[in-house]
Amino acid sequence: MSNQIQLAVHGAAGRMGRRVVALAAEDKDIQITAAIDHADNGLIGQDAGLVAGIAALDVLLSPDWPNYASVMIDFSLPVAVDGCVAKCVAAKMPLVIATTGLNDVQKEAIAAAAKLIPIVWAPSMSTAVNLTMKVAQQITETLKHVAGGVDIEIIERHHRFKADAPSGTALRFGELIAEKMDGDVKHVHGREGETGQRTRNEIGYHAVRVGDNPGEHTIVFGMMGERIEINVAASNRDCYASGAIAAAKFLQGKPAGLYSMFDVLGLS
Ligand SMILES: NC(=O)C1=CN([C@@H]2O[C@H](COP(=O)(O)OP(=O)(O)OC[C@H]3O[C@@H](n4cnc5c(N)ncnc54)[C@H](OP(=O)(O)O)[C@@H]3O)[C@@H](O)[C@H]2O)C=CC1
Ligand SMILES: O=C(O)C1=N[C@H](C(=O)O)C[C@H](O)C1
Repeated sequence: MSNQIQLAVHGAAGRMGRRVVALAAEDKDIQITAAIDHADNGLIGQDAGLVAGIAALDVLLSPDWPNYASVMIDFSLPVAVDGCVAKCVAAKMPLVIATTGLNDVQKEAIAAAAKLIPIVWAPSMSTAVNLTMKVAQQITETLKHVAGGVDIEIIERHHRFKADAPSGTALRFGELIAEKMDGDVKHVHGREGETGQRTRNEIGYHAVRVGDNPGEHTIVFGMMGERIEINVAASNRDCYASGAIAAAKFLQGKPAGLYSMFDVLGLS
């Protein structure tokens, strides 16, 4: 029997699902065994490899769930995530969740599921983004007591098709930065009208939607007299797809638990 990881992809017809299929097909340690999307998707029944722009894989896009896979990678929609989590728990299948825009109830369900199966859950699978999150925390810790104070704002840019705002990554940047600030932090989403002066303990979020941008985040640390901006930008979607595949490999043999990309990348 093959030692290859048997990979199932949820949301396989989507922008990210296709890149996961294309990159996983090149990986000698992986065999793609299921490509799942919802029954109404117009590509159901087509070969997942051809849909991904590579050679046929003999794996058809299907709404049906496999009885077994070594791991599931999910890049779908919030509405589809609950079912995916439930199916993976029932099948005791390790799961990588990359979908963003989840609500608090869904996040709690993921935490509960992680008591039963190993799950990597992260709003960005990119190495560069996760490293930048650590850098942003370090800068915050260093600047929070600077004379005159520091104002922190997060600007994210994504393609016009993105369904959620601000990005899951921007929200995670904000959570991680807030952990390093003193006192209660107010999260402010955009500004309009008679806002009054900016208060010191807030983090601002700004979501830009333009063209085909595959994802870019700028964290601005504004002080009196000078400013730091850190920018992390994807050139294409493969940074996320390859990160998800690394997470899928990381989960092999892991006990139940909720893991992050910091764990996968050794940044914890
Ligand atoms: N963590 C990370 O690193 C990254 C996360 N993302 C996130 O991943 C998600 C997907 O992004 P993207 O690929 O661009 O989006 P797409 O809309 O291109 O892909 C989503 C896919 O899921 C399908 N889908 C819809 N409903 C269901 C369902 N009920 N069951 C199964 N599949 C379903 C969609 O089908 P249909 O088109 O017919 O609706 C589509 O094929 C988003 O939440 C995005 O924010 C994206 C990039 C990186
Ligand atoms: O929808 C996208 O494209 C992306 N979504 C993720 C997010 O919301 O943070 C990650 C990445 O920035 C691309």
